[in-house]
Amino acid sequence: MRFLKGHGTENDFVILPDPDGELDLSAALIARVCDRRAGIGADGVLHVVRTKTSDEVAHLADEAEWFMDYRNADGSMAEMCGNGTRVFARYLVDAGLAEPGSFAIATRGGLRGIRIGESGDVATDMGRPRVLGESVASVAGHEYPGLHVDMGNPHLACVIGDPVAQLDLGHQPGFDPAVFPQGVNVELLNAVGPRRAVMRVYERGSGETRSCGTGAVATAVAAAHLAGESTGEWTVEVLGGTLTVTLTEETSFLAGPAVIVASGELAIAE
Ligand SMILES: N[C@@H](CCC[C@H](N)C(=O)O)C(=O)O
Repeated sequence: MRFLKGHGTENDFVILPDPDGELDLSAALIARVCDRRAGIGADGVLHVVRTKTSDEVAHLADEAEWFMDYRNADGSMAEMCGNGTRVFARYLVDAGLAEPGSFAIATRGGLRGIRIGESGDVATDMGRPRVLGESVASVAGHEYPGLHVDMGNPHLACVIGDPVAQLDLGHQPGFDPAVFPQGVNVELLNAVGPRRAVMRVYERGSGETRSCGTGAVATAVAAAHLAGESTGEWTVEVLGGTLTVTLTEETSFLAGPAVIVASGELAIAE
């Protein structure tokens, strides 16, 4: 099985090209591939499939040739992955499967528009964040109120008002399962300046990661909410680098680096 490895602000992915959707990717196989000692190691897998070959998204085939079938490191499926869309697009362009410029890709969360050059940063139109209310995350005995933000996938973005560097994110933060029956990605953020936030994230299905694109947009939404704003450009610092989030009245954009770093043949099989 051919694979590539890429990352966006160190949110890292194994890319599995499978244009005709022939691979049988069980949760166990994905978990082994993502294992950082016994596998390649990654926060998730970007399974690259032609949209028309997948029953889940075939209805989007007229608008997007390629489907990002995203899997978390534990093998679970997710609706969306913001950094994943950017790395996925970089792979498509580098491989000659898409032209630089603008195009859409299909995700379980719907279509996402990409803007990409021959090289350099990649931007994704992430759609309009939906603020669905408030809830509480608990981390190491502390309770943090936050905003429930739907980015296609679920987020709980908590402004903690303290530096995030000292937080212990070694374990799944507590959350209300009645609000998040499918689990949730938890962002803990500190607003450190005008339209600037530092974020750490515990991702559903992957644990703490060094970046999360959907989480960065949720972070900007929560920081903007605190500042009494709803639009503007936000800088979100994550452990793996810096992302730019633009909130408009209609939608949101995520921009930052996305690179392919390796390719090879995977010996792991079911
Ligand atoms: N890292 C991603 C989000 C991946 C999916 C998430 N763990 C979930 O289960 O919803 C991003 O960049 O958005």
